[in-house]
Amino acid sequence: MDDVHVRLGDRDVLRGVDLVLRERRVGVVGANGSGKSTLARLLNGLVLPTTGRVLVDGLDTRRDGARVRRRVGFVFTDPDAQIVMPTVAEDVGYSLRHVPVGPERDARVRSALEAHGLADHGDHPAHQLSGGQKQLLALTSVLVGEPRLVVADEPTTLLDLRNTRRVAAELAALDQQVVLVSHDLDLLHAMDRILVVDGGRVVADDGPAPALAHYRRLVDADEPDVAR
Ligand SMILES: Nc1ncnc2c1ncn2[C@@H]1O[C@H](COP(=O)(O)OP(=O)(O)OP(=O)(O)O)[C@@H](O)[C@H]1O
Repeated sequence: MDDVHVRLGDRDVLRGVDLVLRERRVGVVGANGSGKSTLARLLNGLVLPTTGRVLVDGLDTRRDGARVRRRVGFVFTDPDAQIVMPTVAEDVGYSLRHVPVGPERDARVRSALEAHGLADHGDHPAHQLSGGQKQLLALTSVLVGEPRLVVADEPTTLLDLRNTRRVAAELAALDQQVVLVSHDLDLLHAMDRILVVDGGRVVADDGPAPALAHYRRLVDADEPDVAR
């Protein structure tokens, strides 16, 4: 990201972000409304910079949006926002729509469902899954497309502890680079690098321990009377 500013409506949502992200695991943390989702969405061109530019593997998100989106898988907080097909298997298959219908595509769908604990749910209506299963389906549908980079925006927020652990383990096991927006400090501790976003700026960029200490100090400074 080169000197990226994002203005949405009459708000300056990001105000001068300069980043080169090379680490395999990058976490993003910050207060509600600080600009984390916007930063994440820049990475697959869902949001375009008002000024500045964003390059993914050298591709400009403004000029090469379609190619960028093929490389960057995006997992939303709310899986209902990205489940598009009636059944679980059809939804995963939709991500492989460039592969001709036939045994190869069926096999890839089947093995993806097996790998993510959804093998018994292939024919189930996707919207009847539990919240955790839906999130696993959303993740499966992203991963089956074999993206180079996975961006996940608070993917465990709606999940119970067991499913949080499952999704966390799935993300941790990926070969791909992962950019994870989260409020879950346990998840963030496992990252290689953490960006702390505040008021549209990256105010700390460090390993988990110092970056999360910075984040805590920010919160404490905002609420001096709250017990620590
Ligand atoms: N389309 C839009 N038009 C105007 N303002 C917007 C728009 N989208 C986001 N914003 C504002 O930009 C700011 C940053 O939003 P963003 O979703 O990036 O925050 P966030 O850090 O991800 O918050 P949260 O933790 O609550 O998800 C917020 O104040 C939000 O209201």
